[in-house]
Amino acid sequence: MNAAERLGQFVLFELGALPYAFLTSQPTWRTHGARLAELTGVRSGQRLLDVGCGPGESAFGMAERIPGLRVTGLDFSQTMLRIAQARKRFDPAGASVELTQGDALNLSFADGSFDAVTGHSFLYLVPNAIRALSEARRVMRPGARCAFLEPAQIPNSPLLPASMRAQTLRDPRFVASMALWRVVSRRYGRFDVDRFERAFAAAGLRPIEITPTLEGLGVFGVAERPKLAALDDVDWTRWTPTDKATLLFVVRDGQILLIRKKRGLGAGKVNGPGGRLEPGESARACAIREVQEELRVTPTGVTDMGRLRFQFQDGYALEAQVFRADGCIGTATETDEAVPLWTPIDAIPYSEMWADDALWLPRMLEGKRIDGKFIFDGDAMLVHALDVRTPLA
Ligand SMILES: Nc1[nH]c(=O)nc2c1ncn2[C@H]1C[C@H](O)[C@@H](COP(=O)(O)OP(=O)(O)OP(=O)(O)O)O1
Repeated sequence: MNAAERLGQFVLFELGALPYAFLTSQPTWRTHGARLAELTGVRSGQRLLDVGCGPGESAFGMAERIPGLRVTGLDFSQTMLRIAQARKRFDPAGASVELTQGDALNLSFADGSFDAVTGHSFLYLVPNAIRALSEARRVMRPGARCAFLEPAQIPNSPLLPASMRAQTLRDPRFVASMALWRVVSRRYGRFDVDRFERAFAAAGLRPIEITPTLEGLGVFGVAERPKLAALDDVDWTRWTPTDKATLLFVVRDGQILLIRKKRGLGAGKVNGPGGRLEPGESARACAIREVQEELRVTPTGVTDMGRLRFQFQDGYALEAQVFRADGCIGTATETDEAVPLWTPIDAIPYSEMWADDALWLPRMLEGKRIDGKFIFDGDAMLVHALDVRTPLA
């Protein structure tokens, strides 16, 4: 961005924030915000990110239309956010809206952390709409939808259609907001079906519907983050797990110490003892602690055997570090979390375990180091890749 563009942005988003807030604080703007949320199919209890939320009217409209929706409004401009913060205190839907400053081209949220993304009059103002959409795609869980309302490209039209001009006395704020939209978008660019389709495709989103609104002055664009189908659909280089966990298998005298898990992820299944890391804890310390907590024994001769990366279709991501121990002190005992199952190595009940275990557990028991990537939809394993190595002596 050069100096003139920076000045333009400052005038538009900082100096212009107050008049913009005045013009957009009106029922039509709010209703369109609510409509955007509806178009994503998001439900109560789910998380929606509203990018470029400005003074917040659309975000408040969404929270009002879908009670229980958890809305995060993000904007680059401090002035816009200050206005939104002040309005949040008085707006009945304000309590469900969290406001945060940030760059929509470089979101600080984790992959797959939202059930929907929206933007009201947003894409046409950002310097790189494809980048903004790619970031939106990244923070959406697979299968989630995004919806945007942008000024429409309409050739050879007057500033406002006659029917809209006729509303000036009844609803001057709405008509003024539309006039401003048209003037600013003439400079910054507008959207039509073609531009939406190209931008969605370039960002890896699948167009769902692109429909006109506001008497042709506006256009809604709705797209979906495709569900994961191949390992390459996940960017493993940037992949960050929601949780880190461990699994530990004590192997002694031809037997392996398994558990029937009583609660947590995979409850009811047979697995190795394990669980999530506590803050600041190493994987090894966690692995030992989990065996102590779940079975009341302390593993000995613990060796790191590799890692497993699980990406779930709903956005959850788990990294599990796998350990093997050559013995344990104490007698394995049932607890609230697990039932101990000393099992002969040649009778491991794979049909009662996570589907991936049959792939890597035999290799680990052969003494190989494992590195696996898996995509799951609930309990179903969709795709996998397993790298197996003989450890250095
Ligand atoms: N596909 C999979 N294959 C597998 O073998 N183990 C898996 C697995 N997906 C998850 N796990 C295991 C790894 C880890 O030990 C455990 C994590 O589950 P949870 O988050 O429910 O943790 P827990 O409830 O057991 O422990 P806490 O963190 O103490 O509450 O589930």
